[in-house]
Amino acid sequence: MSDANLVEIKEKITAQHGGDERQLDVIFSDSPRLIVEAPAGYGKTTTMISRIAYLFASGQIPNPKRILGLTFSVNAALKVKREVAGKLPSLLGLQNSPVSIGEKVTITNYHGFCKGILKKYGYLIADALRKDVNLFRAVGDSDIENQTNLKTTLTPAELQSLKAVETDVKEARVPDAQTIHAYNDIVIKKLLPLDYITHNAIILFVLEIFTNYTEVKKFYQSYYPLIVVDEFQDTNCIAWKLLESVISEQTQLLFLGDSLQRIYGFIGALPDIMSKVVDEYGMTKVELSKNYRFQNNPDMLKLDKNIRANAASCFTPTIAADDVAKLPAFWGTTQQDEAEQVVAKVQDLLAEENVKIAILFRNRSKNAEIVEAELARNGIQYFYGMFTDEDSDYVEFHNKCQEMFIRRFGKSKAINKKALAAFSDSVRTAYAASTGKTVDSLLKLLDALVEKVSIDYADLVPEDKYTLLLDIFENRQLKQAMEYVDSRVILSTVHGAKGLEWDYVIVCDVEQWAFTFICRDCPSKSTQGSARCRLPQNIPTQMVEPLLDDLCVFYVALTRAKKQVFISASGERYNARGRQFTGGKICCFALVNGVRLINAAPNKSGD
Ligand SMILES: Nc1ncnc2c1ncn2[C@@H]1O[C@H](COP(=O)(O)OP(=O)(O)OP(=O)(O)O)[C@@H](O)[C@H]1O
Repeated sequence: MSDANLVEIKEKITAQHGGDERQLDVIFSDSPRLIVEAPAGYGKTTTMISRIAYLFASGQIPNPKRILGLTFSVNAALKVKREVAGKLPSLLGLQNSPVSIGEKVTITNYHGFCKGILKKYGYLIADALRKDVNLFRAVGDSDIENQTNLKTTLTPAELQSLKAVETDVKEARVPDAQTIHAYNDIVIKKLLPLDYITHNAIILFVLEIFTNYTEVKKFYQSYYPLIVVDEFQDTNCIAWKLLESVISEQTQLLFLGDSLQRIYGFIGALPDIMSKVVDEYGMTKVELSKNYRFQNNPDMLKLDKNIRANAASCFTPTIAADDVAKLPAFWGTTQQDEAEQVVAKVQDLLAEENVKIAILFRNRSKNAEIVEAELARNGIQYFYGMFTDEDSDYVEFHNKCQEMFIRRFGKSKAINKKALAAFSDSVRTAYAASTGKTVDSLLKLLDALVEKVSIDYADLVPEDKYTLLLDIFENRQLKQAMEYVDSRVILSTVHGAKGLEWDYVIVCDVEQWAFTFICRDCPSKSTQGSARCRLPQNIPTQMVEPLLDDLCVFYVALTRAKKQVFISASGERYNARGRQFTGGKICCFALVNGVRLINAAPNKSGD
C-alpha cells in the first residue's frame, strides 16, 4: 500500500472517531501488546472494530495469516464482523461483505473458536469427532443430572469427576493435564456415543490436543499473529489457558475490558485478570478518556465516575460537593407503593416518542411480580424477560430448540427465511400445551431472533447463520434477543441486560438484603431508625470482595441507560421463597460517597 493511501485511510478513521486521541492511539498503535481498560460507553468495542478494519485495510495481515477476534458471544462476534465489513467500503472504496472479511479475520467466541479447531483436529483425540462437532448437543455440566439418559449412563464416580471439574472452573482453578484427560475420557466414552458433549469439554478437548500435539498448537500460534479480545474481564480460567496456548512470543495482543463490568465471577470469570496480564505479558495499558454514552447528561457522567471512584478506593473516595451525582430515586412504604411510582414514571416516560425503557431487577421474585401486575393494571404493554440461566423452563427451552435445530438443519444447513419460520412454528407446536409466561416470552424471543436472521442477516452464508443460532441455543443466550423484541418496556434481570442498552432504565428493589446479600456480614445491618443503610466506616475484610462483586452488578445496571437511570426501593420486600419482610432500607450502594438521591417523582425535586 502506498504512503498516500495509508494517510488517506488514517484520515478517514480519524474523522470517524471525531479525533478522539486515545481511541486513535489504540487504532494506529505500533505497540505489539495493548490492554485497553475503560468504563461502559467509552468506545472499547468501537475502537476494536476500527483497529481490525485499519489493519485489514492497510494490508497489515500477510497471507495466509488471520486476526483472531474473540467476543463474549457469537451474537456480539457477528455484530463486530458486520461493522468491520461496513467500514471497509468507505476506507477502501470497495464493496466488502462479512463473508469476504471472513478470509482474513476470525471473529467468534471461545467456544466457536474451539469448535473450529475440533472440526479439523478433534479426530486426534476421539474418533467420534470426525463427525461435525455442531451435531452434538452441548450441555452444561450442572445440567447433566437433569438429563435422564445422561445420568443413567454415567456411574456415580464419573458424574462426580465431571462435577469436580465444573467446580474447579467455577472457582477459577485450572484443572491439571491428568484431570483434563480423565474428564475428556468420560465425555468421549459415555457422552459422545449419545451425541452429547459438555460446554467445558469443547474447550478441554482443545487443551488436550494442544498438550499432546504441539505442532497443532504451533500452527495456531503462527496462524494468528494478532489476537483481539473484547469483554476481557469475563474470561474464565480455561478460556484463559486456551488463550495462553495460542500466544507465542511474537503474538500481538489487544485486550479490551472493564473490571467493573465483571459480573460472571460466580461462574468462574478470573478476579484480577485485567491487572494480572499487564505484567505477565508486558502489555501497555491505555485508558480511554471520553464517555460517549452519557456525553449529554452531566449527572450520569458523574454517577459513572463516582461509582468507579468508590470501587477503586474501597468506598473512601474524596469527591468535591460540585462533583456529587444526583440519582433520581423512588421510595415506597410498601412494595405496591414502589410499584405504583415506578409505573407512573414509566407512563410519564412513554410520552416521549420511540423511547425504550427497561425495568431491571437483581433477581426474580414476588417484588418483580408486583411491578408486573401494576404494569398490567395500567394497560402498559411490556415484555417479560425475567430469565435466569438456571431457571428450568429457560434451560429446557434452549435444550429443546438445540435438539430440534440440529435435527432439522444439522446435515443440510439449508437455512432460509421459509425454513426458519417453519422451525419456529415447530417449536411453538412443541410447546402448544404450555401456559407458563417464561415459555411464552421465549417463543417471542425466538420469533424476534428468526426475523432478525431472516431479514437483517439475510446476506450471511447458511453456515454462519447455523453457527449463530446454534451458539445462542447452546449457551442459553436467547435473552440477548431482547434487543430485537418490538416492545417499548422490558422487564429483565441485570444479568440478562448485560451488553444491552435502553433510553431509560429503572433499577428496582435497590434495598438491603434484596440487591445484595453482603448484609449478612455487615455490622450496619441492624441499625434502626433510618430508611437508608450506610456502609460501616471500617469494612470487614471478608466483606470487601463480595461487596465489590455486587457493586459491579449495580454498576452494570446503572450503565444500561443511555439517557437517564432511576432507582427504586421500599420498606417492604419478599425473599426468594415469597416470605414478607418490613422495615427495609435503601441499599448502601445507592448512598456511597459522591451519590445524592433526589426524588424522582414527576415535578418534584429535593432529597
Ligand atoms: N469516537 C466516537 N465518536 C462518537 N461516538 C462514539 C465514539 N466512540 C464510541 N462511540 C459511541 O459510543 C457508544 C458506546 O460505544 P461502545 O459500545 O464501543 O462502548 P464500550 O466501551 O464498548 O461500552 P460497554 O463497556 O458498555 O460495552 C456507541 O454508541 C458508539 O457508537
